[in-house]
Amino acid sequence: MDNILGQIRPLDPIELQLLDAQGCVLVEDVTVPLALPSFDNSSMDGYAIRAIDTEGATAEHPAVLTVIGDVAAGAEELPAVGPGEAAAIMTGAPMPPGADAVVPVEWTDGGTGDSAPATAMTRHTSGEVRVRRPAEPGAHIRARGSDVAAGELALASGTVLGPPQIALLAAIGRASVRVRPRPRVVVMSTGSELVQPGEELAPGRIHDSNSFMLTAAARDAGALAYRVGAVADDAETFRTTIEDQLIRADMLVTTGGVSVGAYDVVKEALSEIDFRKLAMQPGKPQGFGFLNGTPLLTLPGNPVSAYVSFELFVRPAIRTLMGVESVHRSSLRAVCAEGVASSPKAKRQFLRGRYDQARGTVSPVGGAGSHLVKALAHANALIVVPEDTTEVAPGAEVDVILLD
Ligand SMILES: Nc1nc2c(c(=O)[nH]1)N[C@H]1C(S)=C(S)[C@@H](COP(=O)(O)OP(=O)(O)OC[C@H]3O[C@@H](n4cnc5c(N)ncnc54)[C@H](O)[C@@H]3O)O[C@H]1N2
Ligand code: MOO
Repeated sequence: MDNILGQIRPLDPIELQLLDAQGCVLVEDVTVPLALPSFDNSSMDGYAIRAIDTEGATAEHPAVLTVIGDVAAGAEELPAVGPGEAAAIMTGAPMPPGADAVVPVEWTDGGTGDSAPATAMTRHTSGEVRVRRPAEPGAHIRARGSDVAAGELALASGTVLGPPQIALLAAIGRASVRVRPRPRVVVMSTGSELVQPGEELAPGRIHDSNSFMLTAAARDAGALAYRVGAVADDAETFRTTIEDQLIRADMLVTTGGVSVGAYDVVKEALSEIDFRKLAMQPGKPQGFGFLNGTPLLTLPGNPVSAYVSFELFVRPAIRTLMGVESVHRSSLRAVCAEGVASSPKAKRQFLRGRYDQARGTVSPVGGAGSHLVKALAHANALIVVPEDTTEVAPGAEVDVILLD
């Protein structure tokens, strides 16, 4: 893994529109040009008043104020509120001069003269309003700069832009930001036995599930992923197809054709790739290298092998291209209540498991077979059985990699 990550550099930053930058890493310190909020405004629908005018107000002895106008959110012309006066005001509307507090409409009669508490629906914007509770100066006012002051750091370089960060950028008026782009990852499957989902299976054929799984996994990791349908077992066709994809790829991922079979075309077609057998199960045959400078990872064809390989090698590589700090999935220790009856000697095994957070336990799902797609679909974790361990006793602790 270190071997792969050591050779991959984060993509060069570009300026992207806010929504295109979602999930990307910021590569500039963003400062706030204008205080937020940029003006004192009301946090309630009600009346802007002078607090002193409501001193001692009760339901029996309300403060009676003259309504001199209405301030809506976005209002530019503001009425000045003098002694004994009130201006109807909406949430988010600027505080009119003279007023130093807001009484919510529920504290008033809304100008109706009724004894029942008013609602926004019955609120009047002229005449008189009865205020039945005193307000402190500053009540229900969101002060200018109370969120963030002008000149403060809004977001530091290195921040991953999720929805709240995008909200902040939009709030301070930024339409675009400098980020590392999402890597473009091209996924290709190989095998003349592969048929696309939706098409009928002839005898001996199987549906191409790997290219869908890996494209989805690449997207999940943060990439812009392109799925290329299955390429037949022909080295020349494979080579031409993959070279054609280079133009739109920051990384290439293939699946199948890397073991020792007669039709293992990936190995045959890519002399520049370093193919190895790793001491792990699943995921033994792997390849990594560069094609015209673009990183290429060749994963095995067995579906579970392809998925585990993606999690261990491709996902961290994608996240390295993105420039994020944490490239690895989180892992923890958990009690393996059922244990593992047998694990291959001198190989690190990655069993599919179901982790129960409340109990702190993990149970294997399905067996060790690399073709068990259904078990994979019901797993949320990988149980790691080290090289020197050939069985795990029931109740023993194991390392667990969380998949969600
Ligand atoms: N004699 C040996 N045979 C095998 C060895 C070995 O060391 N010696 N290694 C085994 C291991 S481990 C793995 S993993 C596989 C890797 O095989 P390939 O990468 O060459 O993949 P294929 O032979 O093309 O296919 C293997 C298997 O996976 C199915 N497959 C392939 N592509 C897809 C796809 N897109 N969607 C769904 N399923 C796919 C394919 O039909 C085969 O069943 O080699 C072992 N053999
Ligand atoms: O090691 Mo292969 O990668 O499972 O079945």
